[in-house]
Amino acid sequence: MKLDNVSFSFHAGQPIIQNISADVVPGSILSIIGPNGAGKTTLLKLMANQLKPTSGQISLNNQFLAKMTRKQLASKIAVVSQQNHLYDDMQVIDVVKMGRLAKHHLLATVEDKEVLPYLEMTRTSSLAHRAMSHLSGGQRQRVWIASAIAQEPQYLLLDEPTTYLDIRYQSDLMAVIAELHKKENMTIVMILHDINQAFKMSDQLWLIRNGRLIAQGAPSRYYDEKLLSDIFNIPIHIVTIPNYGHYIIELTADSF
Ligand SMILES: Nc1ncnc2c1ncn2[C@@H]1O[C@H](COP(=O)(O)OP(=O)(O)OP(=O)(O)O)[C@@H](O)[C@H]1O
Repeated sequence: MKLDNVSFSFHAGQPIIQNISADVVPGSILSIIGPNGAGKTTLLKLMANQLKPTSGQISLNNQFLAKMTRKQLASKIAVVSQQNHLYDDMQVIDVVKMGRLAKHHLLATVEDKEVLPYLEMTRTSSLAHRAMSHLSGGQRQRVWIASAIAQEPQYLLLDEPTTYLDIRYQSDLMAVIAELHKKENMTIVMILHDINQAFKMSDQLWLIRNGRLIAQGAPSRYYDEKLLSDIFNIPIHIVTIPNYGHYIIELTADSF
């Protein structure tokens, strides 16, 4: 995926994304990090064609996203957004089946067995016949991820996928992502608030502040206290832990 001088504003004269040019390396795990309000979700929505650039272009395999049909997009890009409650009345298995609509015309023609692997992968098999409204935040999150994986996309875009997940499921989810990346060669783009998770999981980082791409590249380049302190506007300290490596500590007022 290629972003070419992409800018976006909700209101004229108030740019949210400013002149971003970058390539997402196919088959990589890319994490987008930056402070609240930096424009990360907006950027992810532009990459999913849910928002259109005010100027500039985004293309995938040399085809402009803006020119692709919904079905073409669904076969290439799946998105897990911050949670919505639109499908609360549906059963879990049907929500996962919705992910197969890129390959079928009707939900009714998607067989249960077709989605069982995705339920298993996300440990949601036991929830298959529960209503979405009866699930916890973390369970719902895993169902949405199952539905996105069921699309078998080339690009999986995840907006803060670990929100709502306890430590065990966070680590499970990271394992699922690593597996999809390795076995299916899926390109993963995610917004992560846990900087250490982002540094550990990713091949590539995009560091965003005020709608601008401040830095991009391999995480090993960005164990840089000054750069990270400037981006997050908070003192950051990097320590080295035996058998783990670098660990980034955000020093809040309480830490002193
Ligand atoms: N629908 C909207 N209309 C107008 N402004 C918006 C809209 N959605 C977001 N914004 C503004 O755009 C800016 C970027 O928001 P965005 O959600 O992309 O940031 P973010 O980096 O994902 O933040 P967070 O880490 O808090 O989720 C913010 O100032 C936000 O208030």
